Amino acid sequence: MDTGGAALGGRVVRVDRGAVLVLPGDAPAVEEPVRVPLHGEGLVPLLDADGVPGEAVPPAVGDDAVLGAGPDGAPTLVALRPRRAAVVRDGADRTSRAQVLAANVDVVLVVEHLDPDPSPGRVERLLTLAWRSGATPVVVLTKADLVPDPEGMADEVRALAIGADVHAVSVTAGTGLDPVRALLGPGRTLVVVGPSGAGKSTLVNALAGAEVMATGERRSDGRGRHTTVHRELVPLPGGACLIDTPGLRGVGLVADAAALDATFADVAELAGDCRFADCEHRTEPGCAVLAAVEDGTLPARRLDSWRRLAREAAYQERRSDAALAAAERNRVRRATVAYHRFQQGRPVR
Ligand SMILES: Nc1nc2c(ncn2[C@@H]2O[C@H](COP(=O)(O)OP(=O)(O)OP(=O)(O)O)[C@@H](O)[C@H]2O)c(=O)[nH]1
Ligand SMILES: [Zn+2]
Repeated sequence: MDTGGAALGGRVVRVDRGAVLVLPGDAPAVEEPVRVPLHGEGLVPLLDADGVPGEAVPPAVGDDAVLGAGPDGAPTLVALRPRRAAVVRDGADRTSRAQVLAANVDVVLVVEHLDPDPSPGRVERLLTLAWRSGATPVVVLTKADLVPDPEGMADEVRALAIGADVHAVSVTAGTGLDPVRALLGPGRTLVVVGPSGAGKSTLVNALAGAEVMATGERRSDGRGRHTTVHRELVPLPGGACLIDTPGLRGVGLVADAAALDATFADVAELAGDCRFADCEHRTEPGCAVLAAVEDGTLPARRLDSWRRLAREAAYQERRSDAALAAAERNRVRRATVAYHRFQQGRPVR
């Protein structure tokens, strides 16, 4: 496609209203990000695998941007390259569409504290978000220095984080970080998700080897000590990138059946033995899931958690179906109006 002369590429490190910050691709660790204004509704065509522009979408942190030069030589955002994996959340806006919070992610670090006690339900929820993204989930349990038996607690989390690696770490004591560092290969992008206070920024700073994120401690002194523009995507010296966005802190998740089945692989496997293919594991006869709860092989908490997330996923699906149906009705109505105007010889708008 025509990118207006010299086509440049770059990584979106931050999205603001009306503009994005893009790091030019050549030397992301040393270059300063450039501010690229967005126009109109701020939508940019997403290229397909063949480089053909498709649907126009809002850019997200982590996007691979194709930059062009405007008439005045200023950079413009021409298109976004195909996204290989994306962390999405339930769109709170009127369109009810999933909102991309981080694009082109390889690993989702699900960060949860060991002190206070980790919340199994929250870990399951964030794992579902991670599986849904298409990236590899890894659980990082922080503040290991504050509990007597971090490995025992990590084992409990391993039992519910099926298919994901679980690491107990302490940034304060500098323990357990090696397996997390090993995930930082050149060209890899990691995103951290987790509750406020879990130690995400502290972890990002430790992995970056520099204070790239303001932590709870620094903020509590009440003074902003930022000297550089805050980036949500941080390029690390070794060539990996870390994403830590405020939007990822309180996540309204978008689940789907496949992501739920990945998080709850144990429930999904049992469900294969239920008498009815559409068994909801409530009161149905011949339900293998209820039988497993009954005989103690499946924790009742686990089934409750599955139910809660499955209900949420179904609700979101109905909501986004309704939004799509409304958009389609609108489209048909506009087309009909245009057709009548055309017949009456009036200008079509
Ligand atoms: N003892 C101990 N404290 C830690 C550790 N990691 C982080 N903390 C503390 O936990 C608090 C919260 O850490 P942050 O890194 O700001 O947490 P966050 O997840 O980024 O929090 P938000 O910015 O609110 O989302 C700070 O006071 C940290 O110093 C650790 O390994 N051990
Ligand atoms: Zn069943």
